[in-house]
Amino acid sequence: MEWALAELINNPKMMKKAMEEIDNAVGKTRLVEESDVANLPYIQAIIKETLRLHPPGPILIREASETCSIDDYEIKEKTRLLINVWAISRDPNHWESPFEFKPERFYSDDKNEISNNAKNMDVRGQHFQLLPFGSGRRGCPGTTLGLQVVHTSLASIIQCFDLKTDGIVDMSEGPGLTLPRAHSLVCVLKARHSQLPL
Ligand code: HEM
Repeated sequence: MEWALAELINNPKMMKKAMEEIDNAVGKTRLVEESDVANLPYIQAIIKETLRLHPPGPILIREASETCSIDDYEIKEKTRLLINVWAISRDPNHWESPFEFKPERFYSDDKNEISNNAKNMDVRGQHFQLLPFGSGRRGCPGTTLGLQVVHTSLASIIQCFDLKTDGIVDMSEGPGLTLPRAHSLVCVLKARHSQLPL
């Protein structure tokens, strides 16, 4: 959530687009609800792009159940394997401008557009270049709950507040297994609407 807000503060056009989407889909007289998320494709794209660049589980751990070979590597049974999700989701072989925050790679204004590119990619472990919830039998069992909470929370904050900071937000990563920010996001929140039933 913190990474998503920081990215949006540094990209005001995207923040504006997200606000407009919420204002159009939800209006200005009630709070966004879980059931609105299906009508907020740009918010969904922002979350996907945030999970791509800032996966809270950047390293997955597995043990080889049998000896196998991948490319030129022979992996012996019981070898402990560390899968670098962070690096995979920034791999230039799979992503255009991999270091840029671009929710548009997952979003199309044209609802009828059918393509096999990132717009149709999900985060549930079927597309191996994007694995924020892992994959397979040990993949995250809380994916649906996690996504519902982050979409609704992010949309609520954007709906209710203008976020301002002193200059550009520093996007450095800190040490830690869950990819924390080096510096907590500090910003000023200004209410956008006064009549919302809170
Ligand atoms: C945005 C929110 C979340 C993210 C990004 C996330 C990410 C992950 C990742 C990457 C893994 C390792 C998967 C693998 O090794 O393949 C994992 C495992 C797990 N997650 Fe989540 N998670 C989230 C929310 C949740 C929630 C809400 C719950 C529970 C209510 C949950 C419960 C678990 C459990 C129990 C495991 C261990 C599964 C196992 O080892 O079999 N997670 N999560």
